[in-house]
Amino acid sequence: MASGCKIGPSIHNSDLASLGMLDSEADYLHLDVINGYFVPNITFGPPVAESLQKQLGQDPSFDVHMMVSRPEEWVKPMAAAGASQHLEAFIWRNQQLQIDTALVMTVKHGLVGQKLMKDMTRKVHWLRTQFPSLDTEVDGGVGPDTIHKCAEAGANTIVSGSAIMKSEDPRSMINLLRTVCSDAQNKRKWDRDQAGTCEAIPGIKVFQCLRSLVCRKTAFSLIDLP
Ligand SMILES: O=C(CO)[C@H](O)[C@H](O)COP(=O)(O)O
Repeated sequence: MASGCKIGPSIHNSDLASLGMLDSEADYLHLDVINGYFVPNITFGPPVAESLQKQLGQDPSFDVHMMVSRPEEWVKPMAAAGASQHLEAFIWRNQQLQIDTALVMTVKHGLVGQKLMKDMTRKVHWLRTQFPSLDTEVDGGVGPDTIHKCAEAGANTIVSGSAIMKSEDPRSMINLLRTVCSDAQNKRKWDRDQAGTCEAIPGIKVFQCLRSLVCRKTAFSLIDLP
């Protein structure tokens, strides 16, 4: 199971002239690197990442979302600038690559402040079911009103732009998002444990299992009771 919930403010949404506010409770910073290739926008590149790292140090780490042409050419410059990588188009073209985080875009690429596309949470759920250990990240339209949908589906790595950057208290917002995400993660674990118990000891743990809506053997287990 992917461990812990991580919250990463998207600096795409921040006031780039006063990045000091990013020295907050963030687990990582999400940098949208866009050069107009497959989204109609231009943001920033290695020099900005380098300046950010000089100002902020190693913690939080940088998650670089490269929505660029020829992303493979930018791996080394970005790594040298201090970024951990996230190469959307590169992974797309190289299906064989091992990955440790899957990103599900929950808005259309490129612009901030869009509405979460709820359908995308089905992808998150599929990923969580198929790859329980994989960090699954959502990006776009995630804030206090929508994070539960993503977290309940299984997302444990959360990019949030407008909700954090426009908040009067970004630190508290990050903590709130982390708490909602962790609660959903704990509930999934509890449900899974209960389902496992039902399978292993039918009848004996049935009353516990009844409380878990994921247990599909309850009826049979009840019949099995002495
Ligand atoms: O990837 C992005 C756009 O391509 C941004 O990271 C994303 O839009 C976050 O902003 P918000 O939370 O306001 O939707």
